[in-house]
Amino acid sequence: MNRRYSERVITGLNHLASGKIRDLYAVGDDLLLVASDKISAFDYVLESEIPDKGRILTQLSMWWFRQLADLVPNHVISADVEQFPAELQPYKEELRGRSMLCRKLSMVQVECVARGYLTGSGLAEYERTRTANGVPLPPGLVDGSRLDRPIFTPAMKAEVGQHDENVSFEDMAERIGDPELAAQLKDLTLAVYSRAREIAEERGIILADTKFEFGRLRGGTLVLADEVLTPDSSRFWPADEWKPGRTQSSFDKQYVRDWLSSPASGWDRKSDTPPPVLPEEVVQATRARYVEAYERLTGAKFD
Ligand SMILES: N#Cc1c(N)ncnc1-c1cnn(CCN2CCOCC2)c1
Repeated sequence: MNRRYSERVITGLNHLASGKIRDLYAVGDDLLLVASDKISAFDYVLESEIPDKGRILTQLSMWWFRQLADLVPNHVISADVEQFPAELQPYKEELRGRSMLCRKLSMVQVECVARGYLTGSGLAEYERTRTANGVPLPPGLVDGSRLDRPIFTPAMKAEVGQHDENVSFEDMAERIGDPELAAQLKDLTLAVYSRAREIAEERGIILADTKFEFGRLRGGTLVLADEVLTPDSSRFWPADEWKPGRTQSSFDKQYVRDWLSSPASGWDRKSDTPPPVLPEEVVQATRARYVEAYERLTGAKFD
């Protein structure tokens, strides 16, 4: 296991894997997804934690799963620790609000990305080739341009810490060896993104792009997995600050990015050194942004 995350792992549980922010455990025939309070910026996982980030993003995921249940089934059994199996009860206070008990799936090894706006790796390819994952796009697009219609830009999963490999739809279909599944992944990804984008825009938040993971139940049913539509799996922009042609303001990470990019941090992003610890005011302002995103999207108070 990656030693960087070993201090986070709950000893006594059957740890399977860790991502930058979350950890996966086996619980009988099921799985437990646990979200930490860690935050990443500029491709680093920061030393500083954002209090309640794991709880906020887990509860946001659960809200989205409920909003989307008529469109697509999902892998969640429960996010209520009181309903968790007996073996988890000794850990329930540590797990409360930040964990999801999920069905074990046969995962599709594709990052299913939908883009409604052009930025990041999609923009980089466009600037070279006027395409995104091989899909021709109109001329004249800039950073943050809204696309006429959302596009499906799949990526093949990379090892932890590496960037995923953007591939064309045709290449993805060939590499998973199932054109019918490839078409299903594309249709579902775009339908779910479109629904979510509408919901977010009604609440003043631009869902610029997002990454879904899918898996199959034993009977073959394709279901939505992992976390969904959080600021960790998506780009959230405040709609009232959207201005194509420049780097957009991140709804949740802008305070962190601005401070790390400022002389106050003493950090050189081009150096090979990890970012410094964040000042408490940046931590608290960032926490407030996660709470604000949750409350604006769900209409509920975070407690
Ligand atoms: N979700 C889910 C899921 C599921 N329901 N069934 C089987 N496997 C997975 C699963 C395996 N790896 N991931 C990627 C996401 N992470 C990796 C490491 O740490 C945390 C998250 C997903």
